[in-house]
Amino acid sequence: MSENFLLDQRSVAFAEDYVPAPEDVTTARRNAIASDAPAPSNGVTTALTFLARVLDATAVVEIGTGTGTTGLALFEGMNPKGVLTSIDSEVDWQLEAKQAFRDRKIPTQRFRLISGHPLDVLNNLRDAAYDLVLINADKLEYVEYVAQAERLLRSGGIAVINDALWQGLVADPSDESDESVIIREALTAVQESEMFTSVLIPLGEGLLAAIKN
Ligand SMILES: C[S@@+](CC[C@H](N)C(=O)[O-])C[C@H]1O[C@@H](n2cnc3c(N)ncnc32)[C@H](O)[C@@H]1O
Repeated sequence: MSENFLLDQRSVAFAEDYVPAPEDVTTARRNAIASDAPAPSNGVTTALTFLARVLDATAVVEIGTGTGTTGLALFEGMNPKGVLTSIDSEVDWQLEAKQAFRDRKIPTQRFRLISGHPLDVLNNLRDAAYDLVLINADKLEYVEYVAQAERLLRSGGIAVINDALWQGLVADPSDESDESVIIREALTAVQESEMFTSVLIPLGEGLLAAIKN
């Protein structure tokens, strides 16, 4: 047990909803929930908007497009000329994301939706060319995604690992599921890397943000 003060559930819920996401992000979340697609929490989307705004991000990589909720949240904070490169193997979900970006009137030249296996696609992206990399696809590949993020980010860029506390299981030492074990390895890789300074934020299912030194 940590010596630090632990927040109660009411405070956690208050923090989640403290900044309401814009309507298009909220609608995308609700649509995702309605169609049983993964949906990041309100707190996660607002944190992503915040980080993209801090960076005035012009080049972002998203590993795991889903139906576009996190993409919309990133666009909300990015530079108006910024480009989102987003990868997913689920074509149908990516089409929903494309529609959501069109409904939001985001010009098509501002997003590159790539259908495929993230590890194949990431290899084709340029070193040190990106302001932010969001990791949000296959948990079993999180360690490899971290290595790719380290390569892709410019100095001062930020890697974000979503679901870093996945279902509360990562913090449970008795849970030895493959997902928990690998997420722990990814968190340790970030923590032990001299390339990163990080913070683990207990929003949604956990958001690790790591700035490349
Ligand atoms: C948690 S969801 C991403 C949610 C998304 N960021 C959003 O806001 O809707 C995880 C995504 O990773 C994708 N995914 C899972 N395993 C994958 C794999 N092995 N290769 C490519 N994509 C994968 C899924 O298709 C899914 O869209």
